[in-house]
Amino acid sequence: MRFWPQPKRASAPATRFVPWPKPFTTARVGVLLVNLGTPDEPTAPAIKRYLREFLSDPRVIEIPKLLWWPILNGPILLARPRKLAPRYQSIWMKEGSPLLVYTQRQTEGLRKIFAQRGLEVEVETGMRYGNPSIKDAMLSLRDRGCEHILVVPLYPQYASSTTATVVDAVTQVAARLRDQPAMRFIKRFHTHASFIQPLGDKIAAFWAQHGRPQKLVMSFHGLPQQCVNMGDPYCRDSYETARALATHLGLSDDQYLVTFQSRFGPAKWLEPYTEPTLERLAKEGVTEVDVVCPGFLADCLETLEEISIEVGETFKHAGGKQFRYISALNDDPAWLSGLADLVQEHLQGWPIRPE
Ligand SMILES: C=CC1=C(C)c2cc3[nH]c(cc4nc(cc5[nH]c(cc1n2)c(C)c5CCC(=O)O)C(CCC(=O)O)=C4C)c(C)c3C=C
Ligand SMILES: [Fe+2]
Ligand SMILES: [Fe+2]
Repeated sequence: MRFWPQPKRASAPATRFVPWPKPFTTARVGVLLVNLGTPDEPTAPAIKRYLREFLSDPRVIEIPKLLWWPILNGPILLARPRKLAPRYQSIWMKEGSPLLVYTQRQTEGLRKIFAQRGLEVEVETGMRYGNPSIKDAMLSLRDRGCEHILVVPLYPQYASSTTATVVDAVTQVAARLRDQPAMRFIKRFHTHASFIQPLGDKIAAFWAQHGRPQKLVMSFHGLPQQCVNMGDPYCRDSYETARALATHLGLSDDQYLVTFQSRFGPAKWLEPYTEPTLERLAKEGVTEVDVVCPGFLADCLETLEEISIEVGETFKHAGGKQFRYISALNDDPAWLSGLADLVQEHLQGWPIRPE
């Protein structure tokens, strides 16, 4: 695999002095926004392709390959894509999968804000699994003259299975480049004001308009407990985000709960699990809850379907009356401006101002 262009033998010019790749005339700055990735279509074959790539990542499934391969290619890839297809169809937007649509709007939003601020920064979307790929996004930035790339994994809390695997993928692309860009990575921003303020303000505005529930549930994507035991800081990061949000909203400890959703497989994951917790709350007589998912910057299957539909139904079947899902920050203007501030903070010292 060679990413730098090779001269084609048949059409190569007589002289070999054509410099190629072209030298950069400017040392531009690029920002690569990376999210998890999602199927290209809400169909079983597309979901299968996506899951195969995602669940073959050793950062995500930490079981020896020889043991995992038959499980993945047997029960999981035979059954799960067909089961997931109607669930993806139920959330699919006109423009595509919500996760990709909102990530692209965030990319577009950042471009506009940087242009308004008079800064010369190129912005691209890359998905860790599926399309558009990290490799294409990096090569596109490089082709536009970016000698500096800031990588922004769109996860406020650090986890090896999300943030670190983005770093792995980016450096694997860089490992094939002759002329590498300078690279920086944002590790986490789980308590950064650029993130907490717009999310807190969004919840407060929702309550100002629709009233406060009895409880606010902050539901984070789960992680195998074993990852935390082995030193993954994700659980601590999640609780720190929750505390920062609660402080921003002036909530006392009995007004909110932290839970973990989207358990995958039979192992023990971070507890308390979201769905059983909401069932318990309803059975204990809590009739109104709002759920927010502060680990997700873009709505996706895990928020729009699992939380908003499935968990909402469970809560109501158990006797709950009012269940509201407060959507992710998506392309909220205050968040886009916060994201631009966060990015700018990490671009310090790089040539983002026109000469
Ligand atoms: C927000 C952070 C996320 C962490 C941490 C995370 C860990 C993690 N996830 C799986 C397995 C699956 N996740 C799936 C979907 C999914 N996961 C995240 C984010 C995190 N995952 C998002 C944004 C999405 C939605 C993608 C979309 O297309 O909308 C799925 C696919 C759906 C399903 O089959 O249920 C799986 C599988 C593991 C194993 C893991 C940590 C080890
Ligand atoms: Fe996940
Ligand atoms: Fe799920």
